[in-house]
Amino acid sequence: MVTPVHSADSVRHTDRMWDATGSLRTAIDGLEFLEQLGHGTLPLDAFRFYIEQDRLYLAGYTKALAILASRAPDATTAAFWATSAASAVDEASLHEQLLSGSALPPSDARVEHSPTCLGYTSYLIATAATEPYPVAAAAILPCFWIYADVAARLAGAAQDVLARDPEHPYARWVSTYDSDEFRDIVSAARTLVDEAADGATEAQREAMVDAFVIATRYELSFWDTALHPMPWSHSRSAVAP
Ligand SMILES: Cc1ncc(C[n+]2csc(CCO)c2C)c(N)n1
Repeated sequence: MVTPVHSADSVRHTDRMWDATGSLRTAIDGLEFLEQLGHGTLPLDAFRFYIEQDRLYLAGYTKALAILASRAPDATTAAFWATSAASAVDEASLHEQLLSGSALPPSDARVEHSPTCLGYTSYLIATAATEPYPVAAAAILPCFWIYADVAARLAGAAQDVLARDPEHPYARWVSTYDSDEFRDIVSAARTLVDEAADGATEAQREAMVDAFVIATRYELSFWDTALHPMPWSHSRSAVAP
């Protein structure tokens, strides 16, 4: 008979994962990018850069979710990840509209993945494809959870911006993620990751915490490098003309 290792354990494994990212989340809370996003003072070119990179990120994240769906333990779980993949495609088409509309400075430059964007998407796709399912699910989770957490914190400032300018692209970003609908989705994703942890080995549970921390590092870096770019060494944009 297989004895469940964690049956008497009342602490959710996702709480342990969350606690392991305390200092990273403090750093996220202090990011200039988010401060300025909430108050509507972020330079438009920094927001454009973020949205351009996020469009590339969403393409990679969609693939990671689709791979995760294919490895899920049951059809309901597979459908949740696959539906999230479809939502990421919807989000990318909103980005597309924003980039081709008049709200942001126009640009026809070819957009390459930043080191952070390529690192994050490559990590998620590789983890979804090659790690045990519980670890792959843990790596996917900060994308949901960190966004809900940040949006809840920025909501107050964003309301003032929205009251002044209901069409403001920054404030609309916050209201998308600070919604009951999105909170329900995050809660469902957390539950699936906790269920995966229940069936995982101790080594896999540790690897889940590591994966959650790595993905959270990338979330931090994604915003930070939108305002303070870290171009590729010897790239065209890094080399003075
Ligand atoms: C770097 C980065 N991280 C998280 C999100 C938010 N997000 C993207 S897809 C998805 C799940 C399905 O909607 C969520 C919550 C983002 N846009 N960009």
